[in-house]
Amino acid sequence: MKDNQANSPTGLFKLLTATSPNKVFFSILLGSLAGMAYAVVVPLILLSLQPALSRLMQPEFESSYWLLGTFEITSPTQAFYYFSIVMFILLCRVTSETMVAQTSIDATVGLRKKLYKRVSQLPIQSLEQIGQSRILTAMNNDIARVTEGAAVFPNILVASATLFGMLAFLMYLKLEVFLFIVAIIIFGALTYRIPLFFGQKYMARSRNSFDGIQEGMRGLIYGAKELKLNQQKKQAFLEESLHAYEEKFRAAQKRGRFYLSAGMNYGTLISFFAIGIVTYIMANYYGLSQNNLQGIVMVLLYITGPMAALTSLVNNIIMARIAAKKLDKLLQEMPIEETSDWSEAIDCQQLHVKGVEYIYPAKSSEDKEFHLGPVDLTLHRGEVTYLVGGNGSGKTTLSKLLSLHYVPSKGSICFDDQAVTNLNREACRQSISAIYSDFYLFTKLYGLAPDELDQRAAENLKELGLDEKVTIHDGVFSTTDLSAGQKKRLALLVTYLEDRTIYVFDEWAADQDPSFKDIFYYQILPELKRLNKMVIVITHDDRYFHLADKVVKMENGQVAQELTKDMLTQQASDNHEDNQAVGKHRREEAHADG
Ligand SMILES: Nc1ncnc2c1ncn2[C@@H]1O[C@H](COP(=O)(O)OP(=O)(O)OP(=O)(O)O)[C@@H](O)[C@H]1O
Repeated sequence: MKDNQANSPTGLFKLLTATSPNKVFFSILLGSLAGMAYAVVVPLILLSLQPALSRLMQPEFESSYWLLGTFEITSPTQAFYYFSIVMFILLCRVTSETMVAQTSIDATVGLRKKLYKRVSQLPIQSLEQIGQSRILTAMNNDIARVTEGAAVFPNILVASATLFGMLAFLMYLKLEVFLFIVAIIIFGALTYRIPLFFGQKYMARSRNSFDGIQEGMRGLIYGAKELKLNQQKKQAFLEESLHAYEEKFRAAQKRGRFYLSAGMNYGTLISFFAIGIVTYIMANYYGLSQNNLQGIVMVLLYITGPMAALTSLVNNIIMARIAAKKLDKLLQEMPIEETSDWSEAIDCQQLHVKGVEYIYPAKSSEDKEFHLGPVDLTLHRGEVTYLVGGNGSGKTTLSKLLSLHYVPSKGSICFDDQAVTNLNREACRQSISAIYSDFYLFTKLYGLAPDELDQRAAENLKELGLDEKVTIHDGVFSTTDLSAGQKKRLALLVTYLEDRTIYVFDEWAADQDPSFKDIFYYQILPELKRLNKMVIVITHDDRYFHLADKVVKMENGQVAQELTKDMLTQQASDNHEDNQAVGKHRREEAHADG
């Protein structure tokens, strides 16, 4: 797939040869043998029908054979050859096709696995930019098309071998007719590309609308609740999004299919035009005998089979090339994150953010880029830091830089004195656990050592108030069909069990009931602090700000204020005194009024 390999027909074919060269070789060998054997079948039949062709064999020396004493076989040797060849063709074709099918399946799985790897190596920024729909369409649709297209190459070789065999026989029968047919084939091959060119253009257009359809389908499923409550919204969404793309798809598909069908049928029928010309014109011109003409026409009729196969197989190749182009474009947009592969976790006591900047580029001329930073911060183990600020102030963006999901465009993040670079980023990430608002809950505790996992998990489930809803067996959750708040608690359990040094919680408590909010701020966070973890909490819950060791306030992508524990305690006591003063004042007013 890399380097435009899959884009050309040879690239498609290379996909198979790279997967299983031996199987492809034998498949082609057997397929070609089957093709050649096909080419022998017709002369054999002609031999039995036409004494004029008896110079190939000498059937007059053969005596009849009586099968079961009832059925007379006039030319037993020929009959024996004929049935042996048919059996040989059957054997060769089944083996050849099975080998290609197996290689194609291997190639499909291999390609998908490659794409899984590429997606897992993709920087989060690029994943967000490309979007799920395009990646899912590539995985579900394009890869299958590519391998289906590649799998027809051996069939093309079989058809070609048959065609060449039959042409050779035709040359033997009548050189002039052979030359005429070759000229017709060349002419057909050239002119038939015209409708195919248009067909390919429209099919590519229809494929382009498929990304939009996929995105629309996601909206239809994930936005079902919103659409259910608003008729106009549903109508407008269906018409302007899904149906609009479907219409584009429909129009392009219909035109594309028309041109492809015209091309393929033209390709098939051109051999019938040739038969007509040979029968009605050339036969008279060259004074062909009836026997000769019958033989030639039979060969020509037989040639229509491989010709039709060749033209229809090209359809698969066209679809495969369109899909391969899409895949290739996608892969080119998928940078591989520059980081070492597998490494032991690098731990730290302090995390230093030094002049870090990050930019979300504008997506269109009307859009504005978002610029975060420069940010300078130092976070310590055994401290709970709250990231606060208005919506869109840059809290999540900063936390994604802290959790090393995003790579800063300027500045650096240091684990103690060690700057995080491409070489150690993966190792540093192994010390971090994060729950973002769009977290994904895996149904199994992947990658955790099984020792006492179920028991530890069960204890935590109880602390999180989930023991009556969920059980864990062999690291698998009995269910993840939970309320939003419960799902977040389960995600928290996973991070507990991962036991990392740095914890990032993005508005984790937002979906929790008041009593569990209290548990989170008064028990869970202090417990993590006691365990000497570095905890970063994005929150809007100002009731709990005084519990933090540090509050970092964001505004327009900048750190507007950094409040230390002393300042927060002072602030809390000021607030307390203010509240008391206000209370006293109100009581005095009430007393005076009374
Ligand atoms: N994936 C993205 N692509 C482009 N721009 C983005 C992306 N995510 C966020 N932004 C932009 O970055 C800005 C900061 O977003 P961010 O999510 O960091 O804010 P926040 O402070 O966490 O807000 P909230 O309190 O609403 O969660 C937003 O104004 C948004 O326009």
